[in-house]
Amino acid sequence: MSETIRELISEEDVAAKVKEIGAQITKDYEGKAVHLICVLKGGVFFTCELAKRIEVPVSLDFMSVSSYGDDTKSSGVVKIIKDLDESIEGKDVLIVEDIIDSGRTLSYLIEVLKQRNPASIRLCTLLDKPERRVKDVKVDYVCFNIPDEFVVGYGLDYAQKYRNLPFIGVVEF
Ligand SMILES: O=P(O)(O)OC[C@H]1O[C@H](OP(=O)(O)OP(=O)(O)O)[C@H](O)[C@@H]1O
Ligand SMILES: Nc1nc2[nH]cnc2c(=O)[nH]1
Repeated sequence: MSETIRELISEEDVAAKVKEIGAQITKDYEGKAVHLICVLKGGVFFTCELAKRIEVPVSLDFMSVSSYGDDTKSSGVVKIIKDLDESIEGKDVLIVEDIIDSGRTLSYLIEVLKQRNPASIRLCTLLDKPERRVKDVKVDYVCFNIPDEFVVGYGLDYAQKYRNLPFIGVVEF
């Protein structure tokens, strides 16, 4: 059975919103440096585009946390696949994610990172599906709230496919 992709958010709308959120982050972090933590793999496209729109000093690190594997449903078990390279002690950390769905991944990740004594920790996501939340997560920056549908593109995959789509689409089976 093969799936089709229906466009949900256009490339132009994503670009405009990323620029707007970048400007907001620039304002909020005025006089500071921001340490972006990109959550791999899905967050990589958004992190790159967002970083270019932030006008305070930016440093970058990467973490890989997985709970979905190749499925459209979370396994409920969050695993660290790759940890950060650098210490975050005393840094103003901004976690950059592609999507928050059940909230399990981010609530786990925030707890892990808080133990490492950053100066501050905030969360920025490209997409949020608030109606799917199982674990409460405080989200500081959201580009788009979306309905309860499985989406791909701009970093998000279905069975490792479609990450390279320049827009956000819904998978129709
Ligand atoms: O709020 P949740 O229900 O926990 O879902 C959100 C998580 O699911 C996706 O990761 P995935 O495990 O698919 O890894 P990937 O980014 O490498 O594709 C996404 O990147 C988030 O990390
Ligand atoms: N690709 C993708 N990954 C997810 N992880 C949690 N929700 C989603 C979704 O809608 N799409």
